[in-house]
Amino acid sequence: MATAPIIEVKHLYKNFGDQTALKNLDFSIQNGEIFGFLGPSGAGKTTTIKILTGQLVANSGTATVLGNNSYYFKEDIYEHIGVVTHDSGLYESLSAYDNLRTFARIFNVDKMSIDSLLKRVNLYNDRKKLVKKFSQGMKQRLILARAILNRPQILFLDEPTNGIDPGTTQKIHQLILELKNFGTTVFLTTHNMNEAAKLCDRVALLNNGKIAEIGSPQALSLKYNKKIQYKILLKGNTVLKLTDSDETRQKINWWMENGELQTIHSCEPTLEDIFLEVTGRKLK
Ligand SMILES: Nc1ncnc2c1ncn2[C@@H]1O[C@H](COP(=O)(O)OP(=O)(O)OP(=O)(O)O)[C@@H](O)[C@H]1O
Repeated sequence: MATAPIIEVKHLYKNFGDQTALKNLDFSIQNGEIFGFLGPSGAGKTTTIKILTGQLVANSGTATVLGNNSYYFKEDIYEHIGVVTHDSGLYESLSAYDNLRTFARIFNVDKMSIDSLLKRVNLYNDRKKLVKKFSQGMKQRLILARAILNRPQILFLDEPTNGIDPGTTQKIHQLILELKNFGTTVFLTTHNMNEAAKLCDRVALLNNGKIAEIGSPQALSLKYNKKIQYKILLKGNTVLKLTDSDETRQKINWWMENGELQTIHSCEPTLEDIFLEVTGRKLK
């Protein structure tokens, strides 16, 4: 039996003055999915998150989250959703622990959970440090910890790893996948196609406020895999990327017969390639 979507967006439009930021968005997200909203700067990702979390009102259309129209959200919806955006205010003059303690009081979460959460985001040893002395990556992990303190059903993450070093990015990815395993639905915006391909069950490719494509990264890759390409490593470490043709196959046979071929892989298009093909523009 099909279950009702946890997020449902229908015919959503948003204008800022005479500029249309979102043009007829339509999508739905099932419980437990990691859904990626992929698009270059200005595509409308943050605007969508703000409407879905009740921070901004659409001009027309509806956004329904956990069965509630976001236009009419009541305060108690925030017990069930966590939001990580660029302007998630932390108390700079408080320690990491005290920041979480403040929010734990609001959400009635016990102290034990704070310690275990600080360990999960690798900030336990720095828990007594003032947030103003934190690096950007540490702050980002603390914001994430705060957003999941009350075990939300849905987590909205607006570019959670933008400007973050690779080590911290990996930790954040692990945490997102752990949350999925516990049943959390994740709405993630990013312009990082590797992040989307690694984490997301489905992605929507957003361009100029419109969804250009939607589907699982694998399904999109198959759909746009028109030209078969091979990545070839020859003796002497020469790397070649060749498109399938009679000539390519003859070359491959020759290299194989003459012991020149080290490795050969077929390459599917990346989300970056697909975005370029669908929209004619690059993701960044
Ligand atoms: N408060 C605002 N007033 C006027 N225009 C706005 C406002 N907020 C967003 N816009 C415009 O709406 C469009 C979509 O912006 P949005 O911030 O949603 O894009 P984005 O995909 O999140 O970009 P980025 O990756 O840079 O954060 C942009 O053209 C932006 O300039």
